[in-house]
Amino acid sequence: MRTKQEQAMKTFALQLDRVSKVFGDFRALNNIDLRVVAGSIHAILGENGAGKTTLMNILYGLYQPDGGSITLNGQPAVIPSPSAAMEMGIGMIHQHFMLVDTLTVVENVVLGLPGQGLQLSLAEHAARLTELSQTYGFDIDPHVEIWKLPIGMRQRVEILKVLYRQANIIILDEPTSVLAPNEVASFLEGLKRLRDAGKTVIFITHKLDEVAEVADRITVMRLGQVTAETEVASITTRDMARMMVGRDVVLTAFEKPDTPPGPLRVVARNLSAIDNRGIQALKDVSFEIRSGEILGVAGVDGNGQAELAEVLTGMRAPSAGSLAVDGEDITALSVYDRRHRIGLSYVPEDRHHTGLVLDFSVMKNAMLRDFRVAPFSKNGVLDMRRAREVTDAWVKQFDVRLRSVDQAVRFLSGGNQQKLIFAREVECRPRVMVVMQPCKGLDVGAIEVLQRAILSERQRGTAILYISTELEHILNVCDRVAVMCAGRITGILRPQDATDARVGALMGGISEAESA
Ligand SMILES: Nc1ncnc2c1ncn2[C@@H]1O[C@H](COP(=O)(O)OP(=O)(O)OP(=O)(O)O)[C@@H](O)[C@H]1O
Repeated sequence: MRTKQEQAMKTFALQLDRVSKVFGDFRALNNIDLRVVAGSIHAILGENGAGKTTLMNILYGLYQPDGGSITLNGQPAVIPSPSAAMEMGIGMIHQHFMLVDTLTVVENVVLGLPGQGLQLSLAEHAARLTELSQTYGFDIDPHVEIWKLPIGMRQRVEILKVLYRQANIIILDEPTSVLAPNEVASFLEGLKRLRDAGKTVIFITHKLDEVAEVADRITVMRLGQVTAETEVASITTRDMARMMVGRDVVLTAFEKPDTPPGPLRVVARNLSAIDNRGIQALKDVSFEIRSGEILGVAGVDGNGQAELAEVLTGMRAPSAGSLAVDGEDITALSVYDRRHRIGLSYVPEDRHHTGLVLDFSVMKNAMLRDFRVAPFSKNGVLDMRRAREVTDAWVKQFDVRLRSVDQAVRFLSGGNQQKLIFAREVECRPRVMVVMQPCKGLDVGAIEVLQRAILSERQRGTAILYISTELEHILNVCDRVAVMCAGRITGILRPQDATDARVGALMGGISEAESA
């Protein structure tokens, strides 16, 4: 006969009691209590650096707690490793993909499968995978190599990998941050199907609308502690934002100062480019950006936006077309000259590969743009005292949560890494800025800070290309919105004309004459 307490615990797929985690002298998690009801969708909310990923890494056996206990399906549990977590029915999808680029989808899914998984042929696995993919509304060819897939599709492969291992508790760390709006809707439907099938979903996200749509309960974390736990049905997204950051947050479009447009700064004419697969990814793209203007680029991920950013920054040579800044043809100019002579700065989508050197300190990463010039050097000699002052100031201004500027950037939370890149690229006072998915992984408070900084750059006269799959973020700040589909710009709209129907049609490839 079970006690009442045992009966109650049975309904929780997961229970954490007073779980703590310390890194050196820093307490990342402080006595966390968490109850996750079996067969529910439970969202974890919190500011950048609140400890959400650390907590999930403990559940997945990547970190060991320094205190507290874990109860899994009513039984005390110790989770020594990710493979042990998988055996206990816990699957995790990380913010950064863990796929082997040169292998196919099915090879990636099969990789590391325990025991009986190896008894099936690859073709049999592929057939099962196709079926699973269809069940959850994904559209994945199991035989395609990972490097050929756009980021959104790679994310789906990660999700399939966990589903294929039949995890009962599925932890998702910002799973929709790279998906296009139409993909998000079907993904969220997939989550509901998982819940309906009795699985337990733990879901970290900064997207409050998603929480409102699918989650049953939320736990809010701040500075390593749980500050609230509640039913989602009883609160609004505005309440959620306030619970997370402790103040009211602007979630809608900003008031833009009504400054007249400056002179033409960026002129792109008939740009075309070939992608890594040898396919034409950019087709005859033309646009202009004035000084003090923000041109948004909307579109489903993988429609040439990455190649456009690379062509503008000099990382990819165009196969045709030209690019000029302030009347100077820069089509053949090196990345270095674009950055230093032209004053072009870049916030890349992939912060780990292009934006940061993960094992360098925060201060060295801040200096990366050009350590040979002021404020980091004086008369050709590094000025470390000044570098420290400047980095400290940026950290303060952009609220980068860290222990010390000497800390390796690898150990900053994802959102705080992003804030650091943004600070470095905006504080050099560029003439042209290319920002790609700048709000990816940022909490609502940080998004507000970053978008205000973009608007003050506009005010200063910078020409800004703002590429994002988040139409709402684009509309919050941009003066005009270009929509891309299959490598082309299918239309350029004023924000007030960018209705869902018009943007949706343009994203689907139905061109219209430029209306702005
Ligand atoms: N291995 C580590 N060593 C040192 N500090 C760490 C380590 N991992 C995380 N931290 C620190 O713990 C804190 C919590 O980080 P965590 O990644 O859990 O935050 P988060 O809530 O997931 O943030 P985000 O929303 O930005 O992803 C941060 O201050 C981070 O710098």
